[in-house]
Amino acid sequence: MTRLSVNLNKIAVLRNSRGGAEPDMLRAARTCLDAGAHGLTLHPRPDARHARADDVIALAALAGERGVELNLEGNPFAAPRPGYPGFIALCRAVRPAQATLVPDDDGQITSDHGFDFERDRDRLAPLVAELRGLGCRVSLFADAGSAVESAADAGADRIEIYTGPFADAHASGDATAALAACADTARRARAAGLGVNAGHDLSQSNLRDFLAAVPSVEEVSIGHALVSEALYDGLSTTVGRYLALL
Ligand SMILES: CC(=O)[C@@H](O)[C@H](O)COP(=O)(O)O
Ligand SMILES: NCC(=O)COP(=O)(O)O
Repeated sequence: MTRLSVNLNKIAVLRNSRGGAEPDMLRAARTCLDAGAHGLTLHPRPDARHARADDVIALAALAGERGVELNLEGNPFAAPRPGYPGFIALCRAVRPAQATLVPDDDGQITSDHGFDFERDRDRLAPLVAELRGLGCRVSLFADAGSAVESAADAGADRIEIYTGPFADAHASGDATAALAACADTARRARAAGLGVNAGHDLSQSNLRDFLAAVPSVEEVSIGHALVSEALYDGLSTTVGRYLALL
């Protein structure tokens, strides 16, 4: 069965836009878990524009209380700075069940590519070993078609297929080639002994088609679309509640 890990970055974006405490990321996390979500994901970025280091600590505590997995995502090579101790330091502090390494550049609006495993394997290997030593399962963000065999050589447990290009192709009406590339990458990853996760821009409109073509995905992490869809689903109830107050 594919497990759903809800990415809470977008709740933090909304909260940070006013500088206060609402919407409360932990309340949103509890709501997701009460609804049956299997895990929680957070992707703190060095500029702290959404999830901050204190959010990581708080969410890890909640995940521990609720007995669910925290999937912490980030770039292990990004330099620490005030307010951001670095991805590996955060993993040392909270020991997430899963650490997903993502090669984001500074200032990137969102994740838009996976690792070049042939180039990055040797510098990833010691980090993967350290994270596994902390008890984390380690997943590496991977483009469909990339050299995932080298991700296995770096010691990773899983890859996360970057599904942004698939989502774009799906939205434009023909995802055949993108799906074939994802399915082939998943097959090669499994043959190399890796588990397969997937994420980025997955949504209610494309998830079924993705999982039908790429079976046995162990986990999908979904945030942007899920939070957007939750707004649509919740708005009429909420407007009704305000009208009842008038
Ligand atoms: C690795 C990945 O695809 C997600 O973590 C996604 O990048 C979410 O990050 P943002 O919420 O910052 O867009
Ligand atoms: N790893 C992908 C993730 O956590 C969520 O990505 P998105 O759904 O916000 O695009």
